[in-house]
Amino acid sequence: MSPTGAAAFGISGGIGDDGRMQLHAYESATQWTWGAAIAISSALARDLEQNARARLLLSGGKTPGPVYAALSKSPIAWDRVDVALVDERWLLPDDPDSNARLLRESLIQNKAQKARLETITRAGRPFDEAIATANLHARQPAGVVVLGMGDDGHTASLFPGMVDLEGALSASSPYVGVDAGGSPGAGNWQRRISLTPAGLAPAHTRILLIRGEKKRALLDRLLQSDDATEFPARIAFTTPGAKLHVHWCP
Ligand SMILES: O=C(O)[C@H](O)[C@@H](O)[C@H](O)[C@H](O)COP(=O)(O)O
Repeated sequence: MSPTGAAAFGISGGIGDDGRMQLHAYESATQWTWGAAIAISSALARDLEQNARARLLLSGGKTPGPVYAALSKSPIAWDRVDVALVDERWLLPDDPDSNARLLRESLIQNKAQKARLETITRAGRPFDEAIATANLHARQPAGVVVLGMGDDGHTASLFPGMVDLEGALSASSPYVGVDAGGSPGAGNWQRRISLTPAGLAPAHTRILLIRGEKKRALLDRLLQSDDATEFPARIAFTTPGAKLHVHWCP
């Protein structure tokens, strides 16, 4: 089923389709979970019909876990899927707060155990090398990218007010190392590695997973301007390329 098929799950309209963005609004968390999981697996299945391998980039945070768990049950050729991260905190991949650990525990289960999970950090790997490795892997651009959005309007590890945000937004490399010190949204994890708009641009499928009235109102606010230095999550729809599909539920 395509994302538009989410209607079958009770899509409730809203901002709709402005050319750069389409909103899929569900009535319940269960519908949202399965609607988003089906949208991701359909995009991967289409990729796998045309290519030997498919590449999927996923975000961390508290929101997407149930979607990843549902996606892990999808009957696609997971042995031909490379799963990598939109961003990572400067933590080892088995740290409970790392995004790699989230993916291992939510997605790399059930049928998706056969997928190849690529981590950015590794024991003994220095920061610069971790960035270089992420950029090396990104030579194979991702077809499907799943983004999140923080309450402060960040996406990936691009935080409002962080040091050299403009440098990260205009970088020509797919990944950059960032210092998010001073941005409350970054929590305890200041050093991070993040996807950039250049890394997002090649994807043919762009998905944003958000929940709650607060984020819906923030999304409305984001759509009023293109200034990504104010709200970096605007890169999700201002970066030239694929239309953004926002999957939302209360
Ligand atoms: O490492 C991270 O923090 C994430 O990849 C991040 O970009 C996430 O997508 C947003 O912070 C939304 O997080 P919540 O879902 O917890 O609001």
